[in-house]
Amino acid sequence: MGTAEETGQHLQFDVEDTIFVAVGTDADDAKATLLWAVQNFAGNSFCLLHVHQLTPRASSPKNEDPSSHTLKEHVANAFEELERQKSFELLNQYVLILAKLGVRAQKVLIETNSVERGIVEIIAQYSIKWLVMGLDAERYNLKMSTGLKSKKAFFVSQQAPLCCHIWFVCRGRLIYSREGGLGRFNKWQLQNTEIGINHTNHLRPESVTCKLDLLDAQEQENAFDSISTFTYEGPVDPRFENLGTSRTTLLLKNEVSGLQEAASMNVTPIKEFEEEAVGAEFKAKSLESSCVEEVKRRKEMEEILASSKKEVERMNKEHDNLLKELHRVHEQKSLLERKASESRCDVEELEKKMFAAVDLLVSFKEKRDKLQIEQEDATNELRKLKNMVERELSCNRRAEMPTFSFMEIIEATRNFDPSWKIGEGKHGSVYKGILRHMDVALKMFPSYGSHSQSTFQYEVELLSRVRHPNLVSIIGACPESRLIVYENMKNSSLEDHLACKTRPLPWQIRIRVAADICLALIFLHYSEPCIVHGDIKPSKILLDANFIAKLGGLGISRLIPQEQKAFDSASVYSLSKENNSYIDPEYLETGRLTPESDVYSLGVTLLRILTGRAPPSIVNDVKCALENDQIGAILDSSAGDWPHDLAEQLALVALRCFEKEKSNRPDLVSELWSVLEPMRSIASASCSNLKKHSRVPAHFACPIFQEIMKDPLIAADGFTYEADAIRGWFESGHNTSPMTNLKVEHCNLVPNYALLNAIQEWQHQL
Ligand SMILES: Nc1ncnc2c1ncn2[C@@H]1O[C@H](COP(=O)(O)OP(=O)(O)OP(=O)(O)O)[C@@H](O)[C@H]1O
Repeated sequence: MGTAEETGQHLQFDVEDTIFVAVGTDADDAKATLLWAVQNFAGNSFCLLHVHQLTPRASSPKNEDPSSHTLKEHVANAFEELERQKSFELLNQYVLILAKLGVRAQKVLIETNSVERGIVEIIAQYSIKWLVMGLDAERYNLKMSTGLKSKKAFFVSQQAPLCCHIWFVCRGRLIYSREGGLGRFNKWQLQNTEIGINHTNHLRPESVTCKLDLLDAQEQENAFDSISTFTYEGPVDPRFENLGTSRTTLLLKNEVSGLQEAASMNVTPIKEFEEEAVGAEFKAKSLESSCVEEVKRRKEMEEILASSKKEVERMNKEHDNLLKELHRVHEQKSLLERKASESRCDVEELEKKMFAAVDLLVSFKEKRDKLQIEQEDATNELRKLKNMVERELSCNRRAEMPTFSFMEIIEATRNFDPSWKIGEGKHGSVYKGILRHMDVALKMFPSYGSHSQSTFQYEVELLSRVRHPNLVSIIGACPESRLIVYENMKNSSLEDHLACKTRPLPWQIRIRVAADICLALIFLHYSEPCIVHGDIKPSKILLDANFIAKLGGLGISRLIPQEQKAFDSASVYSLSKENNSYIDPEYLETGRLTPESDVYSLGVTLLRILTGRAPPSIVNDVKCALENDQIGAILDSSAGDWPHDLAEQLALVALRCFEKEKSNRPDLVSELWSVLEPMRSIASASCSNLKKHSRVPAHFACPIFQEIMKDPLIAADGFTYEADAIRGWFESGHNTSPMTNLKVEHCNLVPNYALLNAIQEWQHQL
């Protein structure tokens, strides 16, 4: 920093009494600050302090060889010098102006990089006690400003030695004052609220006039002109208030001239006192008005503050409410989101269920359609069967069932010759006999019980009307001896063959027997009403002279009195476990007989036909064999060489007959017959071995007449019948198969020349 001393300046007066005024280069600010200082500290020595701020440069030090300076540095130095000159001249002008006002002033010019630091350092260096510092007018709103906004001023107020009292002035108004340690001026109490400072006697503006009288009139005029060039807009002494700059100057002029006059007239001290009193009164009034003004302003400010406070409180409340609302909205949002995701899950679940339901519905519809078709077919079939039965009944009524006298029975059986006994059932013995030139079998039923002769006869008549090629026919009855006359089945029962009481049956005949029994059951189950046999087992399957299988024992239960049935049940179920094995367990449990019960019994019979083994272990044996692919090991070898595939297929369908769930058991027509029918053809084709076991090949006999055919015709059901028999069947109104009871597509008949040739060839060989 270049100090006053360094620049050749020396302070000529005592620092204790010198008011330092720091002025900048802005003329307006400087003038306002000087006027303030002169007004408030008149009579004191002044020292104008100007800090010239050097432009910061990265260039080399000053004492460096000028020849090495670049052109830029030269130019910068030249401008720097120019600025310095300007500052110096400005400072001189300020001093000159003060001098014209009669104010003694010196000047100090300091060069440094920082204005504020320069001021602080000069204060410290000279132990300056009093400093007036001008502030940048643009930063301060004169009505409102109370603190320091200038960085420089703030720095000086903070860093200047405490011994210095500093007044910070802007546009002639005191913005802030920092009291010094010695406090010579501290005792000056604030009276002028506008400038915030009191005046001592020797500091009054009047004192200025004392100095002014040292100047001649012209100089005074010049000085006033100089002052009049001040564009002072800040507050002034109350006497100058509201007068404007030019009027202030005028008043000042008048006052000075007044004082001059007073001096020249040698006015008495009393007059001076009066004037002072008037001045004081004037001052008091002005202070009072200022005070009122200030109170008013303060009230306004308080009102503004209060309303602002209210506004802030209102806004805070609003803010709190909004926060609460926001919180509520957030909660609602998350709740809605949760509900939305739950709804999405529900929707997905429902969609899945809906699709599943639709699939189910479609499958149900398909099943329903299928069932409807089946129902329609069955209804048609039943209608035809009904018609057929009715026609049969009417025929039979015309030709009533023959009844035989006991004498005839005795004669037919040669008085029940034991050698003519062909079987023994739990209800009685079976004898063969010749009755009215017919080869018959006679079975006697228990005579005790509730059935009267007429009831017995009626029941037998009903049973005799159920006729089918694969049902043992009832020829007549002897009600007085409770005896039924059946056609005689010359080749005994299937049981006898399987139990090897007679010669074993080849597999071909066994397959035919199975197919025949299946046909008999189809006929019974599709009758109207449905007839359930309820006792299917090998002892009830009888073989005629052509090894055609016929189901016997139909309706026996209707002929057995209840008491006897109870006795039989107890004895049979407890004693004959083997026979029980043919009965549907559900029937045994509930006593309710259903068509599926017959299917169960047929299944056991089929396994028996395949293996020859006795139930009940037969079921597990076959299952194990199938699982181990060892079906051949359990087949009845006495039947010859079973075709493996055929045996396996029959075993599989037979095992399905034991399904606990009845609906899972195979359907007689669509499942059992559809398996057995092709097997029957295979067996018929493989009949070369069959000749050994039958005198007449079974397929040579008409299924209706049971005689060797002379004119074999093939019907639409695939069976071959004797021409007269089948024509008679259709002519009597039937449009169903005599073998299956199912509707035939047409009644056309085709001659079976191949069979006719075979029969003729066979007959020729005999
Ligand atoms: N019409 C028939 N022609 C030839 N033999 C027959 C005839 N009816 C029955 N038999 C023979 O008589 C036996 C006994 O038959 P029946 O029907 O009386 O008793 P079951 O069937 O053995 O047993 P259940 O006492 O359970 O009825 C048969 O196994 C069969 O050998």
